Amino acid sequence: MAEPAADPAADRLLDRPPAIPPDTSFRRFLRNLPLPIAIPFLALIAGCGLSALAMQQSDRLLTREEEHRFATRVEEIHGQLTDRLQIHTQVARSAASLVMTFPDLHWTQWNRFVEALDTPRRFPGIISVAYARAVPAGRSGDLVESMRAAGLTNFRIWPEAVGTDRVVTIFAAPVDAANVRAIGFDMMSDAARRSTIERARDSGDPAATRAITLKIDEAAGAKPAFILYQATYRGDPQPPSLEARQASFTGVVVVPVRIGPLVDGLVDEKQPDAGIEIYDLPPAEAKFPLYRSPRSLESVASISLIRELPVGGRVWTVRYDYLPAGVLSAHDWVPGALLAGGIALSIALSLILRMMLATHSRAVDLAGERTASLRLQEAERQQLFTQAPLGIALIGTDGLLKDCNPAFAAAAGLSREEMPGADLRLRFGDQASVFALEAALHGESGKLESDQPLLLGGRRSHFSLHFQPVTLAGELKFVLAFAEDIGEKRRAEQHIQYLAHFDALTGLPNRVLLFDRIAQALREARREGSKVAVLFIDLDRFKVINDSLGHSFGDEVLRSVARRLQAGLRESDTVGRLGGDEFLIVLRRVTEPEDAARVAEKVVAHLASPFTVGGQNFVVTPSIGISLYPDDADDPEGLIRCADIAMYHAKEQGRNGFRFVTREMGARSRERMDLEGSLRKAIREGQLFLVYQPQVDTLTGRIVGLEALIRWRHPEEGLIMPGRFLPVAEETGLVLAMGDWVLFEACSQIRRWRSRFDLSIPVAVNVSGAQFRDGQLPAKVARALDANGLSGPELEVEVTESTLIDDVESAAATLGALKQRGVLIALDDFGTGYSSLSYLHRLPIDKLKIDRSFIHDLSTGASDVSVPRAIVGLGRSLGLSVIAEGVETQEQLQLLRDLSCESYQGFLFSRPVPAEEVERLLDRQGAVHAVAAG
Ligand SMILES: Nc1nc2c(ncn2[C@@H]2O[C@@H]3COP(=O)(O)O[C@H]4[C@@H](O)[C@H](n5cnc6c(=O)[nH]c(N)nc65)O[C@@H]4COP(=O)(O)O[C@H]3[C@H]2O)c(=O)[nH]1
Repeated sequence: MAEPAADPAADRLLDRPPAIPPDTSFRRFLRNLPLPIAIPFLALIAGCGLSALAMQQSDRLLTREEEHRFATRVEEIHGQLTDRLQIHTQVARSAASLVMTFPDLHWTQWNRFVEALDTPRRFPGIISVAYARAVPAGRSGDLVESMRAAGLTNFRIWPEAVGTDRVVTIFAAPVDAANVRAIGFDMMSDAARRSTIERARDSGDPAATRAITLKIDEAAGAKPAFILYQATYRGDPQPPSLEARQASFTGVVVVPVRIGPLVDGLVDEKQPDAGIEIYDLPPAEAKFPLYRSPRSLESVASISLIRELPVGGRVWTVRYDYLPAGVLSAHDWVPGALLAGGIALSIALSLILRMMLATHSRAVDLAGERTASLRLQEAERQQLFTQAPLGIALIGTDGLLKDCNPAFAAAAGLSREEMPGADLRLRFGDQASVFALEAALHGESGKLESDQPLLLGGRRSHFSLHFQPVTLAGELKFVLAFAEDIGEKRRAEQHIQYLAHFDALTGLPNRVLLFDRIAQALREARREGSKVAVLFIDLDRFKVINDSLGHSFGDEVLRSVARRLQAGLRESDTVGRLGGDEFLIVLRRVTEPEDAARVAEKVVAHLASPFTVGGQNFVVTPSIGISLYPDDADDPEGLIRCADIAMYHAKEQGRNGFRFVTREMGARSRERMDLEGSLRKAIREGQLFLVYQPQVDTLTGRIVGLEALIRWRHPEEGLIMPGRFLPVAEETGLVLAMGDWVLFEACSQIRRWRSRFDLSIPVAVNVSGAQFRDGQLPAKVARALDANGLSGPELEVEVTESTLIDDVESAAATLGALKQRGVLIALDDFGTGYSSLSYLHRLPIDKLKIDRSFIHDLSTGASDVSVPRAIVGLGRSLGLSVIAEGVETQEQLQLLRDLSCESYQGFLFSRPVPAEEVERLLDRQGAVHAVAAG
């Protein structure tokens, strides 16, 4: 079914929404086009339309102008043509006047008259000017006679006897063959001529024939021409009536005119701008024109104008055709150029528009992107401001707060809303902050960190404040205030400070602070001339408590001891813990040694009452060494060292007491310090060397091992034994470097021996407690072995029982690592320790060394054989070999044999000897077998 056509009026009547006009595809196309394309596209279409319009308009205007120009030109040509005909008519009239004035005119006069007209040049269309006389019927003979009499002897009328009234040509000039031939011709013999002559006779006006071919042209072919007749009359030159004209008619002037020459020259023949066609009849009726001007074949007339031309009583029609000149006229190119130019301009315009719109839309896009990015930046900046952990505030030039971030408000202890307009200067709790802000308001930046807690807003804490003036073109715009609550930091610093100076276990000043306090006391004493006493307190047998009852128990004991030591001391005195079970008391303003002795007694008394820890009661006794400034030393180190030595003496003298530093002790202390310097040098300069003591089988007397022992060849003091320098090395930590050297040297010696002979016995080296605790021992041993190409069992490591006892767990780990590398392990000085044998089975030990004190005691009878026997028994039960040290006599050896102790070491067999001597000893018992070649 066909849809009814949309009718908005009907829609209104039916109260329904007007139908939406159909959406043409072009509209849809346009609507879907993006604006930067649609606008240039429409501009292009509009531009092309306007260009077409302009072309049309210009074409019309140019056509009109052309028509006008052509009409003018036609008027000009037509006028000229009319003029020419007029002149021709005038020639006929003049000739007629001549004849009428001189009726007896002689043909020579006629000829002269015509020649005077110079027709060939001035009237090229006129072929001749002739005169034909009317001869009434029967008077032809007279004419012939008179003409012959006038000299034309051959004159005759032809054609003969055609009609009664004859009009015979008697003159024809200019004289030429054709004109001469026309003389005597009876015009009336030709019907066309006759009617025209009669018209000329009857009208008295010139009369023209229709287009004809002249007799003279008949042979040559059609050359359209006409003949103009002008009647002559007798008497009155223009008789008034027809009858009078017919009655007085004497003849006619005959002017044959060729139409071509008449028209020729009116237009340029080479470049004709107009075509001329002359018709005798209206052009529609005429078969062919009388005349057609020459024109090129391809020329097409765009405009044609018709004009009428009266010619001797007839009306010719002249058609003028507009022939555009060959050269381009404005009409040829202006409209086209306008169209082309318009289209080009439209394209250019639409392209420019496209570019502009594209640029614009790009600019809009860019602006959009930029705005979005600026918004993002702004949002990020805002986030930065609000989320910055640092407090930031903007303070105006009037000193009032403009804005601040939450961190600043939190630091100030106020809400962010309360902050704007606040004058921080009134809220700062200290003057320094106020001055710093004032300075910033005068353009000077400032930074301060409060040492004391200060108020910011309403909150008290340590703050770091930074005021930064912000200027623009040299003018202060605002001040940026940065606030950081460094309270936490300060507290952490203080805690670190505390940890650096106080002992974490007891809360007493540590070694560092103690040194500082002593130095402080010494400065005071120097100023005041007073004394300073340093009490070095070591708890007797504390290790036993620690090992047997556990570390936490030991810690609790140390804390209790610390409390008791503090009690009863003056405020100016200091109690501190050096480490382990060593405490120090620094007494200021001591006037005499007794003051220090009283304090020492007090300490002994305070510790004397039993401690109760974990439900157990026990007594801890101190050994105290006392040094005095300026008597014993004048610096903290010296005083502590002296007090330490005195403490050892106190221990030696039965513990639980105190000893002052004696003169001799002071000297020893100084000697130790000297020794330390010399030992450093000795290590550097290679003054140390190793000697080796053989270990021998008790039954066979064969050497079964060697122990490397260190010696120091002092350049001045000669040979120094380890007993003298080892304690100093241990105290100062030099023992580590020394131990490294020993390890490497012993391994190098083993390598040297093995390169010379087949050494199958192990070489033992002593390892000090510090080396053992260092944690690096297994790695160092492995490096020394690897560097010398040793597999492990060639080396034996000797550790003392007391070294292991400090921390059995880590000792087990260290020994395990050494064992893994294949090294043998011997327990030195066995039996002198804390008689705790429980650890033995947990440690990977190969050998027990019975301390030489037990062997020495054997021979002196001071002790029985029970300890060596027990040790040998223990070794056997644990699968360990046992060696006795310090065997000097045969008796001692015999006893060891009796106890089935496997081997021994002592002066009896050999003292420790240099490496070369070892080779001799080995050689002596045939133990040296040169390494077989290969
Ligand atoms: N009275 C007597 N003494 C005998 C007899 N046989 C050997 N001795 C001595 O006893 C000590 C045995 O070494 P030690 O118990 O490991 O005791 C060694 C050892 O603990 C330590 N020591 C020696 N060399 C080194 C070393 O290179 N490193 C470490 N850390 N300690 C070493 O120095 C201590 C003393 O070494 P030395 O003076 O060489 O003293 C050696 C040795 O000369 C004897 O029949 N009678």
